[in-house]
Amino acid sequence: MKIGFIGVGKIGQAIIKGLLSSQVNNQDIMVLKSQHHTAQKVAQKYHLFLANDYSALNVNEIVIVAVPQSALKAILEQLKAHYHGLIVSTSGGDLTAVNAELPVDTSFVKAVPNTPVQINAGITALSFADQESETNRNLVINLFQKLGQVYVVPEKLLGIYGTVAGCTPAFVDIMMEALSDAAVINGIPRQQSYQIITQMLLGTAQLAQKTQQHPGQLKDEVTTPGGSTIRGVAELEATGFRNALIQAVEAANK
Ligand SMILES: NC(=O)C1=CN([C@@H]2O[C@H](COP(=O)(O)OP(=O)(O)OC[C@H]3O[C@@H](n4cnc5c(N)ncnc54)[C@H](O)[C@@H]3O)[C@@H](O)[C@H]2O)C=CC1
Ligand SMILES: O=C(O)[C@@H]1CCC=N1
Repeated sequence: MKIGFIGVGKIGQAIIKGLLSSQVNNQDIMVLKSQHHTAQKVAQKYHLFLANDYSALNVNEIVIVAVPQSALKAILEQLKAHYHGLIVSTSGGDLTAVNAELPVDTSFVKAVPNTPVQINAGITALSFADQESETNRNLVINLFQKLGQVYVVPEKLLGIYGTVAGCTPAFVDIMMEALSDAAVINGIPRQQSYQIITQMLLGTAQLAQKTQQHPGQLKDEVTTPGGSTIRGVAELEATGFRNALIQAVEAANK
């Protein structure tokens, strides 16, 4: 399968890295030249084809558009004139409106991947137009499954799925930084604190995934009566940790 990219910033490159480490051949990935020279650098770095213009993209079965939302409209105009195939946008767009304007042999699909796709441990939420063919659905699902888990969701829920899977890595990264600061205050070297914290997160997530136990139950197993953990838990409740997370998701989902 040949895959083209328009926009190879953070998420575009994360997808490319994930594809390359899942045995997709670098010769099957093409990036469209951009005025910011990012595409040229990325093509060089990963030994990908560099497309000089939109018509060169037509050899691809899928074109992934990963640009700022403000750039999407103009790109879709160009694709409409020069490309026939599947367009997957990580940059928003309206499924019904965009599909209505595209030629019959061209389809518009929406995707919200998260940054762990670069190590094939990602989550991608996908939305298809009602009339999307089974063949196209499977092509896109199979592509993103190379990068981790895939959830096909109605368009009206794509935002919240994208927020819960795609924005929250940043929230967790902040939590890791804060935990590390606390460790450093108490004398643990910075690098070692990150090793401990990342392993703690991995282990905690794997335990929850493996046992399917309720998070509250897992928390109860850590909180020894009269012990240290419950004092920390009470402080988290007093400072509104749960509500901070709920409000952060609400704000991101607006
Ligand atoms: N970073 C993330 O974790 C995720 C981002 N997204 C969405 O994906 C889109 C891209 O996000 P990022 O990669 O983070 O942004 P970014 O700013 O890192 O990358 C955007 C890239 O698009 C290029 N670009 C801009 N206009 C262009 C044009 N007309 N033609 C070709 N290339 C053009 C820029 O040079 C830049 O390299 C955004 O709409 C974002 O909301 C979606 C899911 C996750
Ligand atoms: O911050 C953003 O807008 C994008 C969407 C999901 C992750 N990053």
